[in-house]
Amino acid sequence: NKLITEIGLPKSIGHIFAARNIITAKDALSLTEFELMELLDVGLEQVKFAVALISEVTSPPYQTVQSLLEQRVQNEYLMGHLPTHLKGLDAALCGGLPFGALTELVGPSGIGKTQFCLKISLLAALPSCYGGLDGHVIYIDVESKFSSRRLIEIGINSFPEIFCLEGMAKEMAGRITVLRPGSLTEFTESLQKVKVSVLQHQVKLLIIDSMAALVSGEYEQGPQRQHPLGWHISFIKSLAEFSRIPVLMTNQVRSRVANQISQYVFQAESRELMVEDNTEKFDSRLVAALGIHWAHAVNVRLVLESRSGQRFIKVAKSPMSPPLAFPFQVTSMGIVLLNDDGVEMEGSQINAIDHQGHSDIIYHGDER
Ligand SMILES: Nc1ncnc2c1ncn2[C@@H]1O[C@H](COP(=O)(O)OP(=O)(O)OP(=O)(O)O)[C@@H](O)[C@H]1O
Repeated sequence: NKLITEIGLPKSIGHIFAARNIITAKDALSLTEFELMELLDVGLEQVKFAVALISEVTSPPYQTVQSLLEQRVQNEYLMGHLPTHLKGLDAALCGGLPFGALTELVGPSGIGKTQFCLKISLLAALPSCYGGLDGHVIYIDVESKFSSRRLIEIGINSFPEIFCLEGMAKEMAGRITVLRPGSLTEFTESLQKVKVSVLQHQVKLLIIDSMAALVSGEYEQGPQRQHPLGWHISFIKSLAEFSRIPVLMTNQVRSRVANQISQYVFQAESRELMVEDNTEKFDSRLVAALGIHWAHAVNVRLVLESRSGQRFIKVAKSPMSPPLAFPFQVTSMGIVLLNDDGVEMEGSQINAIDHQGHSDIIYHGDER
């Protein structure tokens, strides 16, 4: 969409383009040389000269594979990972959330997914001397759960030396752009804008909280149900890969029972507060709300769950980590691990999503 007037063509040719309503480089390059000759009523030599200049100005210069590889290594500050500052988890993930890959947080409502996202967005915004990425963050907040007050609270308690400096809290919060798409269509539009911002600005992290909520009202029953997000998954994956930024997305849970496909826990109907007295009556047959297509697309899956009143974060899918579970708490500092060693999980335990025995967790299903 570069304007022909900005290309630097000799005025005599530039004026002919303007007179024939060829305004942008795209207008000119969409026509063949002969079509241009006919339309502009000029000779082939002049057209060839103009097309060559327009192409040169609008196309990025070529790069060799070697220079692309060198750039990639250079960009991969912190060895290509954004540390979560949760020591045990960072060790298990070989440094933190991987650049150029999708990391998913899945768990029941109220377990702490948004708290995790808030802390991570602060970490990406922090100056590099404090272990951050010194960058901008795009936070797609589908359910209006983002709280700037809570963000500042986590910042002040986790990084008092930075947040007590005058103007720092404002600067850090100013680096986080929150988008609130109200529908899948708006989300699609937001993603297109995100792509441009990621390429133009210093965006170092993309967060989507939550992917599942986007399709809660639009999910169809039956085998076609994964389709609504198919395009988005591919788009986000290629965006992560191309820009080499970490992408963090949350996913919710639903009942495992096959014919209860519409009973996603985030749906408003039959909401019930789970109280400690009857927690044992609930079983833990929960699965991630977005289906198998989605599960294959993510590179790292972290399951947040609650068992007997204790919350755990589990490394359920990772190219290099063992299947570890870390007990955690949500405090004024955000998510804090209770021990950094983790417990190794056996068999399918690592993929199970438990929701037993925590009074803070709201369960919206009707499996009683
Ligand atoms: N200031 C705070 N201090 C301590 N704990 C807090 C604080 N604020 C929130 N929490 C904890 O965080 C939990 C909510 O977590 P969060 O909002 O991240 O849930 P979620 O997993 O994103 O849920 P949903 O799927 O509904 O969005 C609460 O249950 C509470 O335990």
